[in-house]
Amino acid sequence: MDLAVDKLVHDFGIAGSLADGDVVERRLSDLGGTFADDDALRDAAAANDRIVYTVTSAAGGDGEGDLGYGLGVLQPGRVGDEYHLTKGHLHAWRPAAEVYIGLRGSGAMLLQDEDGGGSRLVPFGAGEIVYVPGDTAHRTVNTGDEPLVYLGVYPARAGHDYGALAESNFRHVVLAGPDGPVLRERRELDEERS
Ligand SMILES: O=P(O)(O)OC[C@H]1O[C@H](O)[C@H](O)[C@@H](O)[C@@H]1O
Repeated sequence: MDLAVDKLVHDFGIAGSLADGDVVERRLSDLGGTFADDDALRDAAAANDRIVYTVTSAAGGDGEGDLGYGLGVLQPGRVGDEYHLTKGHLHAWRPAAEVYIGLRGSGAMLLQDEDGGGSRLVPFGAGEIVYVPGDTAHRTVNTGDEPLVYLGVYPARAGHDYGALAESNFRHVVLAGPDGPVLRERRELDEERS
């Protein structure tokens, strides 16, 4: 078993078929264009190119009725005022929904409808379940101070489409405010910075 997966299984008590899953590791330097403050990202990555999250995934098969599932471990931290987050994606097969099951930690899911671009910030942490409907871009945010660990379950044929959001990114940004997380419009933040 891969050492990183071994550690996940050990630290988070997850056993079974994920132990042989594929591991994707995303560091700060892999997340250019994801955080709102490019300068803060560049400085943070230069100082310490830390792991922001890992995803260990497995597929039950590649047939029409099969499911895929992945264990995400999103580390706590910030880039500037913005909480650690996942890249976020739409499913390549747009009708695919996904169920997120929170195992440890605390945070939120940022959901954005592909049609119309409406956004919702849904609390997501240990013991909480979020249903992400089809045609919805989704990103996970760790607003706490421990790893946010979760399981995502989706149709095996869902796939990831990162390109659709590559240019515009999500319309909203989750920042640390004086009294907790604050949802801000990216356009407003960009205007304030320029
Ligand atoms: O792929 P990202 O947008 O970076 O999100 C990270 C991961 O989150 C969940 O675990 C999903 O089930 C994965 O399919 C996804 O890859």
